[in-house]
This record gives sequence, structure tokens and C-alpha cells, in this order.
Amino acid sequence: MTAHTPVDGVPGTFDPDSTAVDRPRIEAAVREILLAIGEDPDREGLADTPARVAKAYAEFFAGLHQRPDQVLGTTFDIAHEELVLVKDIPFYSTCEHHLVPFHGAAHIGYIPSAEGRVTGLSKLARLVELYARRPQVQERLTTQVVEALMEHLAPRGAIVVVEAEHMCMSMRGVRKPGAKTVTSAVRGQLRDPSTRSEAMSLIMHG
Ligand SMILES: Nc1nc2c(ncn2[C@@H]2O[C@H](COP(=O)(O)OP(=O)(O)OP(=O)(O)O)[C@@H](O)[C@H]2O)c(=O)[nH]1
Ligand SMILES: [Zn+2]
Repeated sequence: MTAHTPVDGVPGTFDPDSTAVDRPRIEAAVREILLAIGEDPDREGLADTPARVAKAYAEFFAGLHQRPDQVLGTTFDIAHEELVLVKDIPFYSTCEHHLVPFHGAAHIGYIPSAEGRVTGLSKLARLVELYARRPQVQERLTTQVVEALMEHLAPRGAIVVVEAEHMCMSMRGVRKPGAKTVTSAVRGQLRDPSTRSEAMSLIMHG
């Protein structure tokens, strides 16, 4: 058994009654944080905050308890030998260094296998959710999405580009709001320079 079990609902959805995350433990920790910053966790406005934060964290990190085969396990065959690209998939993730959000858009393209194994378009967005809803770094998010595509769809090639703003660079530390980080991961035939530049041009300019 890995740390990524048990499986908790359909990726891209959130079950508020899920017990996969230890909410009482988060509540106790949040109460400690409130005390540590000099707040009164029992004052009216904060009384329910530990429980709210625990519920929010369970949602932010639901992807830890979901697996890519839940998303990509269902495929169908369509004879399509060219690029399939879903652009501008918005996502919110949590930086594993500071536990603050980073958010932006993911772009996913693949060239289906010779047998034409494709997945539903929404499944690509669910895949992003599955990996975004974990403590993350942007590079790993990008790689995990492309690797899951390669493993479950066996496409001729795949490309994942992620653009994001990191709150740990905006609201603290170096304080550079608006700075964007772009990461990409490319596999198979999409590594070919002309195919890759066609995909990148579609992603960046439509
Ligand atoms: N490569 C990468 N770095 C990230 C990501 N999210 C945050 N970081 C960086 O992680 C680094 C952590 O650096 P540290 O020096 O350990 O922590 P810190 O003192 O809080 O760093 P500052 O943010 O520079 O104040 C920072 O430079 C962050 O900008 C990410 O997704 N990918
Ligand atoms: Zn950070």
C-alpha cells in the first residue's frame, strides 16, 4: 500500500464527508497556529476556524487519495493520428515549501496511439486536479501529468505546459506579484522539434 491510498471519490470532485484526511488532527494544529501568532482561538470570529480550515485542507489535498487509473481507466478508440490539445485548464495547487497556493493554467496535448486510444476531454482536466490537489512543486505537477498520460494512453507523444503564479513569491518573500513560471514536459513524438514547435505555438498563440 502506498501513501496514495485509500481512494477518495472521483478526481476533480470533493466528498465533504470523506475521512481520508485526519481532520481532527488538522483542527488541533490550526488552533495551535492561532495561539502561536498571538490570536485568541476562542473569540467569536475564530471559534469555527480550525474546523473550516480542516475541511478546506481536506479539499486542497484530496488528490493524495486518488489515482490516475480512476481517471484514465476508461478509454475509447477513435482513429485520430494528429494532436489532441486541451488548453487553458485552470488549476489551484499548494506549494509544498510554504503551503500557500500557486495557480494558473495547464495545457495538455497528445498524439493518440496507433490503435487510436483516446480519453474523454474532461479526463485531462480531472488529471490536472488529481495532481494539483496535493502538496506540490510546479515541475513535479507537470511531469506527473505527462507520465500518467504516457502510462495509461500509450500515446505516440504527449506535451504538458503549466503556467502559474506562486503566492509564495507574490505575498511574501521576494514579493513579485504577477511573475509567471512556465514549465513543460514533452514525451515521444512530440519531442521532434517541428511537432513540438507546432504544439507550443498552438498552446501559446491559439
Ligand atoms: N522550483 C520550484 N521552486 C518553488 C516552487 N514553489 C516555490 N518554490 C521556491 O522554493 C524556494 C524555497 O526556498 P528556501 O530558501 O528554502 O525558502 P525561503 O527562505 O522561504 O525562500 P524565499 O521564497 O526566497 O524567501 C523558493 O525559492 C520558492 O520560490 C516550485 O513549484 N518549483
Ligand atoms: Zn512556496
